[in-house]
Amino acid sequence: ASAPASARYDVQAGNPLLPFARAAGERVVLADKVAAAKYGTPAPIDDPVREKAVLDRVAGISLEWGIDPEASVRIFRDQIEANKLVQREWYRRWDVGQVRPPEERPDLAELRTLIDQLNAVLLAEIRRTVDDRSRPSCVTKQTRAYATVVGEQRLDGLHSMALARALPSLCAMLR
Ligand SMILES: C=C(O[C@@H]1C=C(C(=O)O)C=C[C@H]1O)C(=O)O
Repeated sequence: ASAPASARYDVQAGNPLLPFARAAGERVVLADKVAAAKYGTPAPIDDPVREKAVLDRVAGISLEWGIDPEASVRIFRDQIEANKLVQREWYRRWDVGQVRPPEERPDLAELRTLIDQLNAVLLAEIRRTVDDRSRPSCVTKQTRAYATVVGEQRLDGLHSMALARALPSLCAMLR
């Protein structure tokens, strides 16, 4: 089976970190809906049980694949922190009445299914980019990927800040 045309294009365009950055961008955007799903319910922004399940899976699959589980877990911790940063900012805006809370409450379980799908993409990209991420040139590639995704996904201040929080751990020399 060949990769989808878009994936092949990304690699040929010379930035191997772009697919990871795109999925990370989608993940911080999903945090808006996660916040809406939890706001006004007993579900906390921080859910250590769910986080542990995500990180345990990441570590287990990394071991199976023969890639450094600690590196994978560190990268995923940053995805989680980035997500919570977005959730906290929505809570703040809704609490102070800066914006009206959403009338529809999305289903958290469905959102977690979507997050799991993005997690799978992110982990596959971590494996695919092992060599790229260990080089000093990773930093430039990561910065370019960041700028590309901010543009492509038209990320606002909140989400571009969150994406910035999500990406640094990708490069070995920034960890
Ligand atoms: C996204 C959620 O909120 C938080 C962020 C998580 C993540 O980014 O994977 C996991 C658990 C929560 O601490 C969630 O509860 O699913």
